[in-house]
Amino acid sequence: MTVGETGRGLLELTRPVNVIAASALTFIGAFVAGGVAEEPLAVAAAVVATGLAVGAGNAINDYFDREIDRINQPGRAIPRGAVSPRGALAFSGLLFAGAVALAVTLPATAIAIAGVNLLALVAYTEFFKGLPGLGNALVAYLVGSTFLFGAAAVGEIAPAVVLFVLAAIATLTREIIKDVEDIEGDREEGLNTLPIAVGERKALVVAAVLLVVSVVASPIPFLRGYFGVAYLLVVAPADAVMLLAAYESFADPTTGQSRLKYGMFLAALAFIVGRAALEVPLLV
Ligand SMILES: CC(C)=CCC/C(C)=C/CC/C(C)=C/CC/C(C)=C/COC[C@H](O)COP(=O)(O)O
Ligand SMILES: CC(C)=CCC/C(C)=C/CC/C(C)=C/CC/C(C)=C/COP(=O)(O)OP(=O)(O)O
Ligand SMILES: [Mg+2]
Repeated sequence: MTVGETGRGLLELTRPVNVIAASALTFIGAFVAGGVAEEPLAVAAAVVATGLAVGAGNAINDYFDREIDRINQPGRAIPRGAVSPRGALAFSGLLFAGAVALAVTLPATAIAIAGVNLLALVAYTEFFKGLPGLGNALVAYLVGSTFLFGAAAVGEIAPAVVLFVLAAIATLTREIIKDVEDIEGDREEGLNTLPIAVGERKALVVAAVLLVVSVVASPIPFLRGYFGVAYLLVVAPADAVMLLAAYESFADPTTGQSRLKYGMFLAALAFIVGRAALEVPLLV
């Protein structure tokens, strides 16, 4: 194994797209709270802490999942031999340490959120992932909490609460669909995920109902005055993409969960556009 292959493997362990996306969510939380200009260093610390935490969480997940992934995802860095299990664990520890070092420089509420999240990231795979719905709910909380964490870094947490709920429900939908996709490997590993506990179709119905709830609730940030009317112009297509993805998941969970992620990214863009629109009189 060359140094380059190991380096690429370590980067792959972090799932860089998720690192960037989750870091962006933390920034959006701070942006929606209106504190980016006043507290740039705190925002930067929160954003980088989030990225390091997500990278650490993904790396330790692949460490604990190395046997499942030999079935479900043999091309991943540890099963294909690009990174050793011990190397992945040490790398995760390093990233966790960096996240803690940055999080402790933030206000108390942000430190509390980071503390809960870091413990949850370490515990997820070994203790929660195999519990029907609970593991999904924990990942959903973690994704939604980025908005709270970014807002708490600059002070005002209230506007981020609605975003937390919307993102958590949409993520819960996608996690359930991903478990339907992974059902064979999870069954081999003896995990009792929701699709294994209640059946694939019932799990997909639960996922679809949850997504409809989040779509119906998606105008709330505009109705509460947190976002300008431009938000509706962007969240509407995002809602449509997510609803279509949930429908597609019944026939093809792999395509469905992947398209759902794109709809969620578009929804995150809607949050940015909606808050920015408040600064433009015509778009309020
Ligand atoms: C209805 C409405 C307006 C919903 C809001 C949706 C929203 C903004 C959701 C945020 C989702 C997002 C952009 C998450 C960041 C990426 C991330 C950290 C996802 C969690 O990863 C866990 C996942 O199981 C990893 O699997 P994979 O993505 O396949 O690598
Ligand atoms: C704000 C702070 C300090 C932290 C935020 C932490 C966040 C946003 C975490 C996002 C979710 C995440 C990275 C969870 C880690 C566990 C994980 C990768 C779950 C999904 O993995 P599996 O259920 O094993 O499915 P796959 O490995 O097949 O994707
Ligand atoms: Mg995994």
